[in-house]
Parts: sequence; structure tokens; C-alpha cells
Amino acid sequence: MKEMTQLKPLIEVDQFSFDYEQLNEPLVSEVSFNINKDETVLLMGSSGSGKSTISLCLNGLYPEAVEGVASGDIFFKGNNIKDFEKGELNQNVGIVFQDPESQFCMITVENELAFTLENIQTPREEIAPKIDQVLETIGMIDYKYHNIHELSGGQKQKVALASVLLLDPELIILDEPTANLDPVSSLVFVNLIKDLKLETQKSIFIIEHKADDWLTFTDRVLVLNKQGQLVADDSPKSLFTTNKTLIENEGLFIPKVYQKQMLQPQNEVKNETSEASMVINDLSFSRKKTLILNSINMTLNKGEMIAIVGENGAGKSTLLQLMAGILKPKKGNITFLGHSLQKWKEQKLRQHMGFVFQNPEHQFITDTTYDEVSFGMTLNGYSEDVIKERTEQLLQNFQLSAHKWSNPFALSGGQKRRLSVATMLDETPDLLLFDEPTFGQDAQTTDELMTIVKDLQAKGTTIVFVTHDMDLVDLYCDQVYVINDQQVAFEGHPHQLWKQDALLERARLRLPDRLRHGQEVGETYDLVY
Ligand SMILES: Nc1ncnc2c1ncn2[C@@H]1O[C@H](COP(=O)(O)OP(=O)(O)OP(=O)(O)O)[C@@H](O)[C@H]1O
Ligand SMILES: Nc1ncnc2c1ncn2[C@@H]1O[C@H](COP(=O)(O)OP(=O)(O)OP(=O)(O)O)[C@@H](O)[C@H]1O
Repeated sequence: MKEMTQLKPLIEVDQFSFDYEQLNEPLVSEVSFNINKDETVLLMGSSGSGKSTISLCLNGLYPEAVEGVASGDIFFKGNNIKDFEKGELNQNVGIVFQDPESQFCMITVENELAFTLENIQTPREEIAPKIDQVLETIGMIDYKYHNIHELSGGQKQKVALASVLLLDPELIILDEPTANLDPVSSLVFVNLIKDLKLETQKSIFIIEHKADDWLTFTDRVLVLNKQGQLVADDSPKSLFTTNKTLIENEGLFIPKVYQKQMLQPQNEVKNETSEASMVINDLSFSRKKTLILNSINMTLNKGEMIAIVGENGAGKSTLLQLMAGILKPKKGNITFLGHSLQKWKEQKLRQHMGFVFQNPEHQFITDTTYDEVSFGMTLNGYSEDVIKERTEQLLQNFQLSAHKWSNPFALSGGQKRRLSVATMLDETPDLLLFDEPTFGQDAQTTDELMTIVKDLQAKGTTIVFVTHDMDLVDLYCDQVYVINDQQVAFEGHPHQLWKQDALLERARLRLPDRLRHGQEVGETYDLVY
């Protein structure tokens, strides 16, 4: 497959369909589109519509790696990808997976990147400088010798990107690449891809639910509908102005610059009862002699919605795991419902407190979506009728009924996240701890998920979530904590936080959409690591 015709589109997808054997209906139906050299194409579609599946077909991983059947054709520079040798396409079409963890083969960051370079026969003497250069570019040089499994979610995502950059492919596919990045890292990342494209004329294919930051260099937007058909292939401007209804009907996010009216948060309301659900006193925690959290004090009141924010690696997930009793504090103590967390019996604690992991896969323990939701109720001895009724209801609320008998690991990224939340709601907990609750969701599922969470809050549940989504903080939270330099750098209502310019910058946060006045498409930021 050495001869490649330059004039053809880089990628040509012709009447392409895809069926998973486990699904009753075809997932992707007769989709046709091109990606030309030097083009940036954005693919949008509701959660579960088949976006990741298409991207994995573009670099030839699917259908071979799954129980699925494809029809139609995909061409790379005029050559059918079926005719490529194994691995040959990977160098030309690089992909950053939605779940970066599924991408790694080695233990340390350095070895992972060296492995990538060795696979493409990079001369030995070039390996070390190339690794240093790419780690500098993505702001991860300090983590060169770290174990990958000990990195935070955002740090893992950056390493996955570094790996693909080293391959230097002609087409880079990015499947929700900024989902785990803090707001400034996310913008830095987008600008990095933009510069890369300008300098090297690479083609970029992005899957994102929120298109905003990508618009300055997106040539075309494709929209996949819920039936797996391609219903739009247009410039962003034309699509988001003349075809807005289509986007709304598919439940997708309309970029801020094309919205007439932004959603407004509720007014600041003082919680009159102020009864504490959890109190954290002088909490410190270290990992491998590195201090992660230093003397944290927090009081989480009953029935409040509380966000924890901060840059990648700040210690947010660590703090949440300490609150859940999964990690034990080195110093200080945590009281939950008036009793020391350490004194709670595991089973009792789980009845009163729900915890949703950052990576939903870390939570799955059964073989079907149905069993995953009903597991807790079975353990707690509920009657079969009650279990069936509640499970069916939860599956319906989280748009998972059609996937009742699917293996949780075979769900789409967004579906996995919804399942991991549903499993915690078999009872109404006193405290619900979420690590990135809405990551990977489209506009409609974000809205539905937050409505469910708000209903729980109305019933008295205290909700704590870690997030990089400042709109979520702005719209829903009563209280926000900023973790910076191992400490609580801010505590208060989100409205107060948005006034703290210096802190926002230090903690790599951005204002929510509604407050970014006068910042048109093309917003640039003074971006330095
Ligand atoms: N199992 C582990 N062993 C050692 N260090 C770890 C481990 N897990 C995380 N860390 C380190 O602890 C620090 C805090 O990680 P944590 O996951 O709490 O950050 P975070 O604020 O949730 O980040 P993100 O926004 O990227 O998810 C990071 O520097 C990370 O590299
Ligand atoms: N390996 C698999 N086996 C069976 N079904 C699968 C498999 N992978 C994905 N699916 C199903 O195919 C559908 C599309 O999944 P895909 O990951 O392509 O969606 P997506 O549009 O990327 O969604 P999201 O925005 O939530 O990431 C989902 O309903 C999912 O359950």
C-alpha cells in the first residue's frame, strides 16, 4: 500500500454502516463524508449515537476488534482501508481514545512514550529528546518517571495525546479529548492542536459535545442523529444559525456565540437550617511522601449542592475518596452525620452515602446493565418485585432501557457514566459524592441528569461533585470549594468566585459561558504552563 494518490480526500467514507451483533438495530446507517487534507472536521451526536464507533472504524481498529459487522467502504487517500497491512493505518491515522486508560501498555510515562517511538522504528538516539520535547509541549515533563496508573484523570489524558503526537500521523482523531482536563488545560490543548494544524497541515477529526473552543479552526461540522444517520455536513456558522432546530432536536449543545439567551443561575439563597452532613477537620493526606492535601477544613451542609474545582492533579478526586472513606486520612478527621467516618460499618455507610468514581469502569462488578443497577438492592435484601420496579425505573430515567442486557463495558462513554450514577440511586442517600457527574454527556442527558440530582437535593440529599465544568457550578451549586496548592483556596457561593480573577487564573479555571462577555469565537487566553 505504498502508492497513495494526493488528489483524493484524505478520508472518504462511502455508504458506511455498522452493526454490533448485540444490538437489535443497525447503529450507523449508510453514512458518507470526506475529510480533506488540512481540514478540521467536528462530529457531533447524542450520547450513544455511534461517534466513537465511527472513529474506531476510521483507523481500522473496528470491526476487527469487536463483534460487529461493517458494510460500505472507507478509503484513505483513495485506497480502501481493508487493503492495508495490520498496523499500517495506525501511523497515518492516530487516535486518542475516549478513555485514555485503555490506550496504555507500559507502566511509566517515559516507557509508554518510548514504546510508541520504538514501534515506529525511531532511531535510538532520537527517542529521549523526542520524549522530553513532547512532554514539555503538553506540560507534563515533571511526570516523566511517574507510573501512569498513579496519575490523575487529566494527566492520563495528556499522556495519551503525547503518544499520538509522537506518531506524527496525517489525521489525528480526538474522541472527547478535553473531557478530563481543567478549563485552562482544555483551552491550551485546543490551541495546541490548532497550532499543530497550522504548522503541519494535519487533518483533525474531533468528537466533542461542546464545540465552543474548537470553532476558530473547524471547517465543517457533521451531525449524527439518534438513528445513526448523518443529517448535517456544514460549516459551523451555517449549521448553528440556519439549522439550530436540528441541533436542539438531537439534544446537543449549541455553542455560546450562537445562543441568543444563556441559561441564568438561581439567586444566591442562604441555607437557614445549616445542619452539617459532613465536617472535615484539619485533613492532610500524602501519596508516596508527596503532600497532596494540607490541613483541609470543610463543612458540608444538609441539602446543599457543593462543587469541588481546581486544576488537574490538584487533589480533588483524592479528597472525594477521603470523604467516601475509600482512603484514610494521614492527619485530621472526618465526621459524617455526627459520627467519625472511621467508626461507620462499611455496609451501613454505603446505605447512607453514594460514591461515583471518575472512571465509571472502576465501579462495574456485574455482566449486565440491569444487574449493575439491581446489585445493591439485592445485597440489601429487597423483594424481587421492588427490585424489578426500581431497576426498570432507573434504567428508564437514565435512558438505558434499550441496553438492559448489554455488558456495562460495551456501553458508550456517556452511557457508562449514566449507569455509574444510576447504581448509586437505588435508595435516597444522605450524601452523594460524584467525580465528574456529567462528563461525556450531551445537552439533553446533562439536563436530565442534573434534574434527577436536583430532585434528590430537594429530598434533602447533600450533593458533592468534582467538576471541570464551570457552567455546571454556576447553574446548580450553592457552594464551591477551590483546591489549590494542597489547600482550600476559596469557599463560598459561585457568584463570589467569579469575581476572583487572580485565583481563577492560579487555579486554571475559566468563567462560566454566560460571563465571558465580549469574547467572540476565537477567544485567546494568555496561555502559559
Ligand atoms: N494512586 C496514586 N498513587 C500516587 N499518586 C497518585 C495516585 N493517584 C493520584 N496521584 C497523584 O495525586 C495527585 C492528585 O490526584 P487527583 O486524582 O486527586 O487529582 P485531581 O484533582 O482529581 O485531578 P484531575 O482533575 O486531573 O482528575 C496527582 O498529582 C496525581 O498524580
Ligand atoms: N463493543 C460493543 N459491543 C456492543 N455494543 C457496543 C459496543 N461498543 C459500543 N456499543 C453500543 O453502540 C452504541 C454507540 O456507542 P458509541 O461509543 O459509538 O457512542 P458515542 O456516540 O461515542 O457515545 P458517547 O457520546 O456516549 O461517548 C451504544 O449504544 C453502545 O452501547
